Amino acid sequence: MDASVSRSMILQLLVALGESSNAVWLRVPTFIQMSTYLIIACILTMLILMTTCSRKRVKLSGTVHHPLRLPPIVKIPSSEIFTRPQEAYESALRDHGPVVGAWRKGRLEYIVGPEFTKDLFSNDQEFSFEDGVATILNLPSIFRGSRFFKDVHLMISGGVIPKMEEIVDKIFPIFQRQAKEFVRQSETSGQPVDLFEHSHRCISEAMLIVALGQHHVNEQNIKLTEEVAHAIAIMTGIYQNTSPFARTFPVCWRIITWGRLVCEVILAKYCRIILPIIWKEVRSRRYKPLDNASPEQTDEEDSRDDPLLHYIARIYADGQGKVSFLGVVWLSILILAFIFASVHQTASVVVWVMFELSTRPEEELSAVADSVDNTGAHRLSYESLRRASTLDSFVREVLRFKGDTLSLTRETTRDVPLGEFVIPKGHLVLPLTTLTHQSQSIYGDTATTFDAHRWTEGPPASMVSLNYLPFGVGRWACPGRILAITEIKMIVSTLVAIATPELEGGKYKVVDPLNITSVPPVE
Ligand code: HEM
Repeated sequence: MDASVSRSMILQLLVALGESSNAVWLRVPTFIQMSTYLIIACILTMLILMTTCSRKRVKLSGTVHHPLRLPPIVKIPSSEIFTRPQEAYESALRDHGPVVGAWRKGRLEYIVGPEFTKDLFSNDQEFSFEDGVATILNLPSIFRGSRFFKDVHLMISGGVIPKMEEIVDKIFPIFQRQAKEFVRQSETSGQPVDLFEHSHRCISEAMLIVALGQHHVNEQNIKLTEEVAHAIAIMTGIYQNTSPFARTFPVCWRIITWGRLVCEVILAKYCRIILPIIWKEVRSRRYKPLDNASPEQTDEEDSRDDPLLHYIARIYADGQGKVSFLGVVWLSILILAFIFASVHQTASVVVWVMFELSTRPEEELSAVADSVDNTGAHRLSYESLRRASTLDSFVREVLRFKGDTLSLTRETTRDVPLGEFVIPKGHLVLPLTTLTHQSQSIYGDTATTFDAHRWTEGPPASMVSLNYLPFGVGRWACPGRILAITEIKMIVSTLVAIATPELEGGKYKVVDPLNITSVPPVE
């Protein structure tokens, strides 16, 4: 390890442990400080050993007997993976076949070409979504094999999507008000404004209404929602690639980050402020239990106006219509997951769409701006947003074109044959998405060109297929995609209706080419 790298990593570790970097290096070390350094050094050494020891030889578990062989393991330098992943992985697949193993952040992963997309996303028994996501998002192992992912899916597909019309009516005024404030701020300060901050804030407020109801919306709760979404984004490793320390010592980074944010944000803020709200709301009601087998069906008139919390509480209500103490704790975890899933990624994609729009000619911008008005609706509704085909096509093309590489993952539950290879049990398998999204055999000669009108005749931006993977495909395709696209359209249309977006210097910079969707570009 080179000396400057190790110094900066120790610095980062100390900062992460709560020390100010200046204070650490300027003070003369006393005996106590030196022994602190010694303890930190020991912890670091142990964690480094744990990280490196995990690079064990790959063995088959012996659950499948076949003549197939392990895929080749290709050595791709970290510098290549983190700075030009598309080229690095594409060339590995080109040179070594349709399935290759490659180490990244102390883990052996298998990267596959588009010919295996169907196998990967249609065989949930052997390529597990739940295990893959738990691994890639650094989730504790209690999430594996629990009801967590199924319940989150159920909550969104049953409690949010069927109510899109009511939701748009409730949240559109937020986007409108915030857009005016955002543009006013930019005009009065004369300085560039932060679009990610704007969309993160709008969506946090909107999702608070969806989750807990309008009467819990206040400055403190909005800020907390933003903070929680941001903290979980950090914990799940969304910014991990941009830190040399986190990339090199993933285990160590995970322990420090989770320890700090669980204490500082989840326990000290979410559990102190939101948990009591959930407790009071849920315990003061008697629910008509929802049929677990078909939760989408609801016969209660007034339930359409209920926030998500009450929808999901009905699933957990006992025969007397009450939710137990543990039930309330579980609901709080599900609401936490909803906040994270619904805020961060959508806010980031808004930035992609607005930045792309800002680089387009004036007429394209006007066409997008007119798109919502031209639907013939008297007021903005879910239906008019849905029918805004120019805007919809633009969003879909941004999602296809922005350059996702390893954005989807599955984990093998046993040794699984794939083509002429076998992928050993317990490994991540990731399709190289760019090979699908920029494939000439799918998109023709213009595959690598941005064409804003490519989708004006459909399909809509939220429709998934094996050729269009921004939201995944198959059983676990993103259940919130309709909400996401609707929110993106609301933010874009409210902004372009009152201002012309411009990029400082006329172009933007990709911050993390390995995590395009979740880390927004910057000017
Ligand atoms: C533009 C914004 C969004 C993008 C690009 C996106 C993308 C994705 C992707 C790629 C997956 C994994 C699919 C797979 O592996 O097959 C996923 C899963 C998921 N997404 Fe989204 N998503 C977005 C917004 C949302 C929103 C707004 C919500 C919530 C309302 C949401 C909730 C979820 C959940 C709960 C899952 C886990 C899978 C499941 O439960 O079925 N997402 N999303």
